[in-house]
Amino acid sequence: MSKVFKEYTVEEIGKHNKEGDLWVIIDAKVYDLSRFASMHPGGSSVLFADSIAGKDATQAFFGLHKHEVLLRPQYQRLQIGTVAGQVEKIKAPVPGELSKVPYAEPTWLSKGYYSPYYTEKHRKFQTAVRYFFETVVAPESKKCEDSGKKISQEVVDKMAEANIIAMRLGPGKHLRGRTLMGGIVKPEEFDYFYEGIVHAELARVSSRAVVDGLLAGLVIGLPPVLNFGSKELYDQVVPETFAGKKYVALAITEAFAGSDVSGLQTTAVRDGDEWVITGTKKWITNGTFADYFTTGCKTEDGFTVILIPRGPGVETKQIKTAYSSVAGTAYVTFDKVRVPVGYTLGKVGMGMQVILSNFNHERWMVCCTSVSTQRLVIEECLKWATQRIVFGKPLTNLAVIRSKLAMMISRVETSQNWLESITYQMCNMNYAEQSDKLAGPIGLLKTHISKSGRENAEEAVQIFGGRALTVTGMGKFIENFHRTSGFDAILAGAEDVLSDLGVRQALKKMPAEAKL
Ligand code: HEM
Repeated sequence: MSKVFKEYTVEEIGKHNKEGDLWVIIDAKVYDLSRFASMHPGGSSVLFADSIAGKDATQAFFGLHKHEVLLRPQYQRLQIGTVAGQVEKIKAPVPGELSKVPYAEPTWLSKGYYSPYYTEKHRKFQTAVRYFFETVVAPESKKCEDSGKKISQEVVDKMAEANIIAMRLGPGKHLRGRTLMGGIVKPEEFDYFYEGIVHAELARVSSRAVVDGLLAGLVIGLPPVLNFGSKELYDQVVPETFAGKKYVALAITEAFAGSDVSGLQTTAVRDGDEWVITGTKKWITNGTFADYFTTGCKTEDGFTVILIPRGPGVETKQIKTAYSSVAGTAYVTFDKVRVPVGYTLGKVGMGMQVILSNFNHERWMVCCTSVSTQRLVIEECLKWATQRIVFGKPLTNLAVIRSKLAMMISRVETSQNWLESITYQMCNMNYAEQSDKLAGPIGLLKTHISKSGRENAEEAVQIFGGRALTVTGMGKFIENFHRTSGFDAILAGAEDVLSDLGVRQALKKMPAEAKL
């Protein structure tokens, strides 16, 4: 039940304006800061200023704090009343609700706009997914970003229960018999637009590191088991991973070779019914806590992918990266690890096919999360630029700020529209058609989106100024995005490699008769 507060007149509040007796008004609410003043992180003197003590400090407050500060329980307790004749204007976000800030939502979710792709059912699904992420994942996500610890088993269990882990792998047989978000969508109806919603909503409540920490390793490491593993292996590994009880990491890259898969040095040698595997892997997402490693190995006949369970000879060490260690980025060593040959994924020597089969989906997934985060950047910038007063006027009064916002919005809207168009193609093409026709466009799209992300990060830093350089306070989201936006440009394929792939794929299809 919400508390009933006493009403005070502005005159009465004005009398409480000194040390030991200090009230302020923020958005029609009265706060008693008498005891808090000496603990205030911004210092006590600022609170005793003539324009603040006993006065309406709403504008000053929102120029210096995020609204979420007032929603923290320890600060909510400072409220003692409301102001007679005034009505609160700034509302706390309601879980599951859409943002009313322009461009904070894609057009398909914006009132009065239309979409050729999404149905009412997608909308219903999106509401449920957003509610889930905002209520279950968001609090944990903030905690883990700061602590660098793995996401708790409790949250993973809830994700498994709603089948979110399975849905992140996209449409397919693996969804059969599963109840998706309480049955809103049937497994056979689940298309890439539904999957894209899951990625976008995950990114709204998670930093770049948390997006990866929430089992991104499984999302890219399990498909080779689904598509190339034996039935026995599938039956053993898939149920326990979708249930959130076991974790998977994709272990391809090495200090010796990244994009150049042929330069890998991890070697698997046959010894009877077992592989003996020795080598190292670097930058392995979720590697610190993975139970299985989908590993690229050099074998006598070329390159082979083998699922290695954590066991004797497997060691993982945390690598410190620019983002939070919640992602569990690891250096992995395999020292004469013995694995049954039944753990081979695909044919011996055909590992390239296994690895390539998943690239388009992984890159498309990065596009979904990145565009969603970039929308949040716009939302933060629009809010900040309207609430920050400089030279007596909001920041938005400056043409240079509006010009930056124009560029940011244009980048996000072009990215979104291209992404939706490619998603539509994915929904209508079979696997072979996707490989043939979409590898190039997805490579170019990812490059466009990650470049846009870094450009948007730079613009946002200029809009937020010094606040975008601190990990707490008003600009903390922008600081995090600016520091981590480069991850989208490298993970799942470096920008330069992918843009080149896009053009090479197009060149392959240049008709001989095409002449100027
Ligand atoms: C209910 C009232 C208030 C609470 C609970 C509160 C709380 C906080 C907190 C938690 C911070 C740390 C930064 C952050 O987390 O955003 C902070 C910083 C600050 N606060 Fe307050 N504050 C209140 C009112 C005010 C008012 C009325 C002023 C007016 C001048 C003010 C001025 C500042 C300043 C100057 C900083 C430092 C900002 C920075 O480092 O950029 N605060 N406050």
